[in-house]
Amino acid sequence: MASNSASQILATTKTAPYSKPMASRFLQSRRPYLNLCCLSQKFSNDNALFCLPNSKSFLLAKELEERNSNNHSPTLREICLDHVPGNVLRRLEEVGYLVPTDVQKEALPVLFSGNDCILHAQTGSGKTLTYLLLIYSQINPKKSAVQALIVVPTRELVMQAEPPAIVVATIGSLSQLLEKQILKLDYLRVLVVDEVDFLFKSSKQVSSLRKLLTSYSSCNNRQTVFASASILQHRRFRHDCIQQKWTKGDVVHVHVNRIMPMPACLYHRFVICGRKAKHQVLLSLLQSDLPESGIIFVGEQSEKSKKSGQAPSTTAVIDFLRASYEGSLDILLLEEDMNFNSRAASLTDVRKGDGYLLVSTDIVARGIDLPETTHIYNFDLPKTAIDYLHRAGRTCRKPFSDKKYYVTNIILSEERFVLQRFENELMFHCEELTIETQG
Ligand SMILES: Nc1ncnc2c1ncn2[C@@H]1O[C@H](COP(=O)(O)OP(=O)(O)OP(=O)(O)O)[C@@H](O)[C@H]1O
Repeated sequence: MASNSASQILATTKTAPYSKPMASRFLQSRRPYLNLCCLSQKFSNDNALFCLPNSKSFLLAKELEERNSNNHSPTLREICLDHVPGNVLRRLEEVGYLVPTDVQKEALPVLFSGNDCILHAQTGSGKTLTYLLLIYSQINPKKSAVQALIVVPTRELVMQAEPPAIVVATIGSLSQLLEKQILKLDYLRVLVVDEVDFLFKSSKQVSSLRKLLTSYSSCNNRQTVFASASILQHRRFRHDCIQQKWTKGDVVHVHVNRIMPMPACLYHRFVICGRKAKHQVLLSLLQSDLPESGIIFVGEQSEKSKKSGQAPSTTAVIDFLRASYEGSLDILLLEEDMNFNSRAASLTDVRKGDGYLLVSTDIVARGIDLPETTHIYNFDLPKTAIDYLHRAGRTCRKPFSDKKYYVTNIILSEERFVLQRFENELMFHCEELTIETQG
């Protein structure tokens, strides 16, 4: 059972595998990140007390009361009782996690009964806490062995984590450590593959992932959880899981909100303009929307443009905003080509909580939990509807909040049909905005 130990931390990233003490120091120096790290830190460290603003505690308590009086929906504590250690349960309540989200309500009983699980629910719906609670129910921090492994697609997601007895890693570096036998999975009890569709889609990663699932550990000796907001052909995927022995034969597909792939509190808008007016339109939107914090998604630079020595579009957007934006938000950049330290620094700045405008590529489109983000701007449209869903999911990350969150697409007239296709595929409506730009 979990206690307060913060030992047994190992983080690895794709290009920079760390030795254990280094990883431990690296993670401990960067706190408190949200999502994996923040949750685990909140739950496992008795010295860290996190309080909610009174209004939020009140709302949650009220919601809890209503739920109890209406239909006796179980609380998170009731669902976790007898499975999750008492100190973790207390921490859950101290930080205000009283009411389970839909995916937690459906999946936790399945997971606590020992089943493997495909967690398929909207972005920001609480999948991370779901599998973390399973892990807390399974690990023994006194045992000096890796007992839970969470595989994630990007370094930024690794950097969110600071859990005890748990390894959070990208598949590339994990494979190196396993091959060199630096890491052993003999005592692995829970294996989580987060953003599973993304990892299986990537040809570079898929063979390593298959090897992890079948050669380095066996599905019979562990509980396996696959999570994503987008699992296309999920019946086929479940079939493959069983056939390929990635999971046991009774793996359960927990599918929440199947009719609405995206959260209902998201409002989608678009502005049509010429290519040269895009920067000015972005500025006008920022001036009229006054986001608390926002993410501006820019397309990745093509190989051709790189070879011809052109600056990436992210640089153009950042330079423009630094010269023209007069608001109070910090303008920050996060993209693949930045070195590891700069990427880490950008994430730290974002999490300082002073409000930010983060200019980024799809590198932050998945899994990153920045609950203060109220606005998403697609300066360039994403390539696919699934990419749209994950970008949009970087906002609206406060379950039970009735606030409105906005996704705004700045498009050329010839891109309208692409956006329309996304609307049909993801079943949302996008409203047109007209913007008066100066100059
Ligand atoms: N029961 C709960 N009550 C209140 N807040 C919660 C609860 N469960 C999760 N949250 C909060 O909701 C936010 C989103 O949760 P989480 O990161 O687990 O979403 P997710 O489903 O993994 O999203 P994604 O698919 O984008 O990775 C987090 O800030 C988390 O702290």
